[in-house]
Amino acid sequence: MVKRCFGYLSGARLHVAGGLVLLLFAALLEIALPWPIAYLVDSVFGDEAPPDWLAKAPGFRPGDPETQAAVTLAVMIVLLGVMHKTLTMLSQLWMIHAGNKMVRGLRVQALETLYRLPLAFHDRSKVGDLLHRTAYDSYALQSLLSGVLVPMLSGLCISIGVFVVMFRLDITLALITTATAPLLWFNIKTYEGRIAKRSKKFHDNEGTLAANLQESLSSIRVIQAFTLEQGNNRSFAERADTSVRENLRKSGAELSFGWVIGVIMAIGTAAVVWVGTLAVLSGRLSAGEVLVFLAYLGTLYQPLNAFSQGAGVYHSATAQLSRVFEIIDEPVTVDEPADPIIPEKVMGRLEFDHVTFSYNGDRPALHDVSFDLEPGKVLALVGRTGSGKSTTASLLLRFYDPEKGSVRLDGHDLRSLGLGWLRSNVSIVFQEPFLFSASIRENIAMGNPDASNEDIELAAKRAQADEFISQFPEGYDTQLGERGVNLSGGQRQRLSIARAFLKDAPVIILDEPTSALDPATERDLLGAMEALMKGRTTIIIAHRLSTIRRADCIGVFERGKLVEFGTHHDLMAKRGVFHDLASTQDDPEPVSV
Ligand SMILES: Nc1ncnc2c1ncn2[C@@H]1O[C@H](COP(=O)(O)OP(=O)(O)OP(=O)(O)O)[C@@H](O)[C@H]1O
Repeated sequence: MVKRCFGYLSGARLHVAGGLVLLLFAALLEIALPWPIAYLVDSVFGDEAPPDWLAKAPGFRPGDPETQAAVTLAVMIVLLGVMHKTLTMLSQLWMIHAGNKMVRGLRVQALETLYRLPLAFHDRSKVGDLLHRTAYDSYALQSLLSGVLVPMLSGLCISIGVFVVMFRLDITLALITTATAPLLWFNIKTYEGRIAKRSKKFHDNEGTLAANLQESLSSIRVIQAFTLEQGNNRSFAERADTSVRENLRKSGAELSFGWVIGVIMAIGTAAVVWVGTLAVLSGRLSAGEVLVFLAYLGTLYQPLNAFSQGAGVYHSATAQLSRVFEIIDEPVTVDEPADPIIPEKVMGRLEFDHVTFSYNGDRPALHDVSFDLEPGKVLALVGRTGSGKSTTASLLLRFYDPEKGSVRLDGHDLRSLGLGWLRSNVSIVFQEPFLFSASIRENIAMGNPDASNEDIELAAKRAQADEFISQFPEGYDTQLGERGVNLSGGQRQRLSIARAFLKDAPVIILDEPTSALDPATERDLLGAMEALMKGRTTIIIAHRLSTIRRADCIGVFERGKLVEFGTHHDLMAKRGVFHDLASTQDDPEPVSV
């Protein structure tokens, strides 16, 4: 895990190296901090001779008044303090910057993976949880650097320096201090597994909480319409209670870990104070040296504390990072082939060759489906709900790959074609058009980000959307709310048809594009859809038979099987499933093929 995290350092090496150098200097200054006090006690209050370099300092010459010497030492204290704080601040700033760069790298990688992961993964994942992992858990990389690596390294430098000085001052006291280390280590080992487990549980629950919240907010209309507020609130409150409990368990483990550390430190300090006092009384050490020793005790416990606290942060951070790495390590089952075929031209011939597919490995959603569709022809897929029509469309875009058989475009198995290339040559208009919180112009341009304003407006005209867009005061620059809530269903669908016009792909899938609209709006849209289908191989999925009047052939699905395939005329004459469907439908417009 640590090695893997170091991999994200690549873009921030300079800042980390600079931060570490400053850290080293700051540690050296920390070791020097208590010495002015020692000189004050021994050479100003007492009668010991000051060291040579200090004796030569202005104001410290023999015969000078003692207050002048005190001023020199006071200036030293200020200078050491300012330099120490400045170096510490700069080193932390660089490290935080490096940490942020690492977090950025991890977040971008997680999002890139999420884009590449197959829909099967997204079907079984909760959006809120993925959001929590990508946006928040990734931040643990920063904690690992600033909360573990930096304090530990800084602690290590300070410990080494302090131990060297302490051993030179008094071996007995230094050994007593060192004796606390195994106790601290034992405590770390006792608590690390417990903290990691509780931390993972807490963050998993937080992810579920975020997922619930996201789901509730994105279905706010349904919640208000069906007065589900109370029920939803209750289940959210229950989740939040679990979160409180898990957080308490996690914090309890962390705090009792800290409590044991505090007790060990108090006992260690008491022992050092006792032995130090005896050393002064027996004349083995000067009062100034004991003061330095006592000051070092605080300094030394600080890095030891950083080591032990660092272990807690480390386990919490690695638990969070493992949640992000779970995304990154998820196998990309629908991926770009190793050597993709990129045909120069698309004719648009589609073939399903004995295709079988199931979502979860048990009952197939498609069973042995085979059909051919000539370039430029329109195929309408009809059938009862859940019979497999949308699944057929999903396979065409390689949202999923078939388990058996193959889907081919112009004779090439889709799995051998470049994935990006394939998706840029197949347009889809969904039943529920998704509009982003952006301007109308930007929403249409998603069909082709390089399109000029003229192209965008032309596409809107062809989709019969130009008229209503021009009526907005800001026209094409009108901002749409989240999911385009300020447009009617028909207007939203027109924008999504305009996107398809702009994308200008040779293959089009229309997945029940009008089934959510009233018959009058549907009639208005049919003209735009027919213009879109012209000259392109089209698969149109329809519940209302009025939308398939332009179809060259019709495929009828029943429980995942393609039970009938042919022209409208043939299927009606056959008096089979299609005939039954057509005759039970109260169709405002007769089907004419
Ligand atoms: N993401 C999914 N995960 C698991 N099962 C699914 C998923 N999507 C569809 N199914 C199942 O696959 C079968 C075919 O569904 P599909 O959406 O293709 O039907 P459909 O004919 O398009 O239905 P409708 O007309 O209602 O849209 C159904 O049994 C459905 O429950």
